Amino acid sequence: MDNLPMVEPDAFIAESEFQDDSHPKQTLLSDFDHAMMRRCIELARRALGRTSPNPMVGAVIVKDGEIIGEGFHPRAGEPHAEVFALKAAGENARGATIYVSLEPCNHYGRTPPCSEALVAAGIAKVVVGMVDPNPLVAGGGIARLRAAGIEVLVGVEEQACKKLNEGFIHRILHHRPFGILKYAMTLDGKIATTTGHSAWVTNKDARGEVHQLRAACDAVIVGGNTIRLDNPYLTSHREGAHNPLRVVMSRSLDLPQNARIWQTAEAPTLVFTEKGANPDFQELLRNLGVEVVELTPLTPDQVMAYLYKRGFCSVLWECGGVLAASAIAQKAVQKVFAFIAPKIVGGVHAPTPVGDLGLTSMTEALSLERVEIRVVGSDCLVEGYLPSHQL
Ligand SMILES: Nc1c(N[C@@H]2O[C@H](COP(=O)(O)O)[C@@H](O)[C@H]2O)[nH]c(=O)[nH]c1=O
Ligand SMILES: [Zn+2]
Repeated sequence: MDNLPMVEPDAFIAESEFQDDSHPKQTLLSDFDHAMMRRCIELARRALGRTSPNPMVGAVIVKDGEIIGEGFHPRAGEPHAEVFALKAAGENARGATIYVSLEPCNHYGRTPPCSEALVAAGIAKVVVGMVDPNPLVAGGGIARLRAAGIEVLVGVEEQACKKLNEGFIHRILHHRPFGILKYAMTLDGKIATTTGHSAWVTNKDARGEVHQLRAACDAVIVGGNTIRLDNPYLTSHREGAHNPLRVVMSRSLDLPQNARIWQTAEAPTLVFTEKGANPDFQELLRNLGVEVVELTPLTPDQVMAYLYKRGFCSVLWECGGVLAASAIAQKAVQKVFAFIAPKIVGGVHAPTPVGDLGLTSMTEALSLERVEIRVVGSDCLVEGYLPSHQL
């Protein structure tokens, strides 16, 4: 994300590195411009969890202070946000301004270039949330629009636009899905009792947040232990919400036949194991409609590489501490969501959210960046990014 061209966060003034001498370097932005870009983000989010490997994008066309067309990108292979907005505006688009949360594309992919569609429709001004990091676009869309004499402003609500698509951006820049580690722990830092019981650490509101998080991700990953001990469904539980692919990593494949995850069909399930592990159980899973993939050695990075090839942008790690530590060590985690419940469970050997990272001094601790702390019902949610040198 840091490799992207930046403008000041929440800048009152939009400024673009693509400006040339024929265009003013800086332009004052109004509250209306910000409101329209926020509307783009709201529209884009209607396709939450459904656009990978593409980004979520929203577009609004405005003429004489009125919205005359809106659109969002519903899924990869379907038209881009701008095309839907142009269709809604019709002939009225001539001379209008379009707000779009991502730079219009300038390439022939699964769909033709939006830059050409905007030029052909006679759009007079384009306000862009963020530059597209995709090397096929990367400023080319903006350059094409300017070459056609269209006024282009870049970097409105840029931080919010980047956050909306942090998965897509990470995927494009690092050739891996964006990894989010989520865990729920007690105030004394335990994710389960000494006996392994881990259900109901947090309250109902926190569980709602987790379901929302799942709806935004392409996959949710757990290890075999979570299946054995927690027996989770791993679905987003919301009417109409996207369900991520449920992924289990298990070397031994020594898993219960009647686990809920393979007995429920609302979301697809993929089990990664190592070559030759428990062939009878592999067969049983396949008969239950579960996909089984052998990856040897079975590591978080191998899994992320596989999910990248499958077109995924973001993956939620909902695993125990041992797998979480290994995912962090292999740079498969970029962001952490930690729910902290005001409860004390005690126990010297009760499991904690992150296993051994091999650190010996507190100065080596991974200090999260861009930390946000929220109260969710009676729990606390700490959200932050692993240090950027990690990424
Ligand atoms: N979805 C989207 C954009 N997506 C851009 O286009 C690429 C995908 O192209 P394609 O295969 O043709 O769908 C994607 O990687 C991203 O760079 N661009 C936009 O102007 N508006 C949109 O709504
Ligand atoms: Zn496009």
